[in-house]
Amino acid sequence: MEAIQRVIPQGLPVSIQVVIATLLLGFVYSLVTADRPFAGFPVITVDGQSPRKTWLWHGRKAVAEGVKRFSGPFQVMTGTGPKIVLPNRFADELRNHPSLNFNKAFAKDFMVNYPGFEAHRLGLRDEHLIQDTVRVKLTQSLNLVTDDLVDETAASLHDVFGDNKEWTTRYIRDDMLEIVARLSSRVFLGRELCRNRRWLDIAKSYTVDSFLVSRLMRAVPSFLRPLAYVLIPQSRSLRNAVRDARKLINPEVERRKAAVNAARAAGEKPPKVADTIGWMYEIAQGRDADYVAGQLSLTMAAIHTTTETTCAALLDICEYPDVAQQLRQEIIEVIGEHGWAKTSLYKLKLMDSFLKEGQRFTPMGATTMHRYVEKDVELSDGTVLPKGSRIVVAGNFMDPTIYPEPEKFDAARFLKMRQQPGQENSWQFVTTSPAHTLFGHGQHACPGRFFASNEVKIALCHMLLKYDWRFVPEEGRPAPRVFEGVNAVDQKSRIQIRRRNAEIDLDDY
Ligand code: HEM
Repeated sequence: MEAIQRVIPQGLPVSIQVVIATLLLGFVYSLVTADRPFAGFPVITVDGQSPRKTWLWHGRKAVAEGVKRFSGPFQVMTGTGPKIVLPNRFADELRNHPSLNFNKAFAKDFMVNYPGFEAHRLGLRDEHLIQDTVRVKLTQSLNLVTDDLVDETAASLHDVFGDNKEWTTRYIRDDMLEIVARLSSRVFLGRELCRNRRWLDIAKSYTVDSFLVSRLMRAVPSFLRPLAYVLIPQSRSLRNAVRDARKLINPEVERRKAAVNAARAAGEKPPKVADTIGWMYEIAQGRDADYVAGQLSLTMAAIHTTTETTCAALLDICEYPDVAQQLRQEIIEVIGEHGWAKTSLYKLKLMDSFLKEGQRFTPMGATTMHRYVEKDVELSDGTVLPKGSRIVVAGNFMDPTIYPEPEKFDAARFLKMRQQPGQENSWQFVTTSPAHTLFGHGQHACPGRFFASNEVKIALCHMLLKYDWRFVPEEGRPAPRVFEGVNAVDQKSRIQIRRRNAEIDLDDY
């Protein structure tokens, strides 16, 4: 403390001295407690950059080069400390390992102790509430929600894109975020709330803001994070979102509880409501649950990822117009003959393959399967993953032994792979494997992927038959936003759209 006093210029007002002393102490503390790389794992750098800048700006290249350069695990230095990257061959042995924790892997990345991050905190308190709500309840109700998805897709496309038969330029990420927020909310919360402007704004902004605030906070040294939190305007929006979400959702939760209690008091069976509030209530089985944090958590897991996937698919549709025509033909044949029957979405096999190839060709993340190591884990090659470390598994999307001509976009690639004897179920959009980990793999593989797959396919059916799509002439494919190994559709991405005469009326099947 005396050393700190000596470096503070004398004669300054006491309040300024206190601020300087606090910052200096924070700085010293962050140096002492800074996460250092784990011994025994090489740290990757590329292009002469520091380890941190390597990860921040060249994450994808770092992972690809690390896998080639080192024969085993290596480390990347992220803004929140080291992460051990494991080559893809370890995906299967790690997928259900009992000493690897999914929720704790994100605790450090998503500033869970700050107000506004209630949704991110929830998984640490109640590991199964959201996972089971999606895995057990939503997935089992998929056939029941198709009509709602079709209805909301038709309404939201009409509201967002309109009927202009001339080419118009659109910011596609904003448009898709609005549409996906409406579709997801229709199923999660029902017709009324999915069109409530404040809820939609929360559903859209909470997802984006929470990623943005945590990303910006990760980019500054830990001792400056409290200050960064105060200065980043979106952290206020996050807090407001939680406050307003409580105002919108809590009255509904109370109404439900009262109805259940009244039914029980009358000796009757409690009413069931098929949406995520009702499902969470059933999964919670009387234990104390924060339904609003749960709703935000679901919204966050569902909307950002599904928006990215749909936008990426639209960019591929612009890039490969001949594929767009083949997809249209498939939609006309399948929906034209079977309508929105239970099996129709399954029958859209070219579309299924096209979506999976899009994920492979432009993967959203260079790594998945983020896990926190709770106890030392010994791998089959003798490597010990130390307790307290965080691991990720590298993707393997360009392996020519699995994907012939991996540099080529082949919309029918997975359709052909499914046609090999015994392979029908191995290469569907929703199937996870070490060779395709974009929905993760193992016990924490995305439980929402079956819903997401249906949602994206229904949206694509409408978007393809009702509209033509192309890149803005002279602009071409918009460049992605690349950050920490993530490949996202840039918010400024523009493409053009015009209404076409659909061959069949999808709203009337
Ligand atoms: C195309 C869209 C989506 C993509 C690409 C995606 C991707 C992922 C990935 C990579 C994981 C981590 C898996 C792992 O580490 O093994 C995950 C987990 C999760 N996803 Fe998705 N997801 C999508 C849509 C959804 C939707 C629509 C929902 C909800 C309805 C959802 C709910 C969840 C949940 C709750 C988890 C955590 C699972 C756990 O705790 O074990 N996701 N997702």
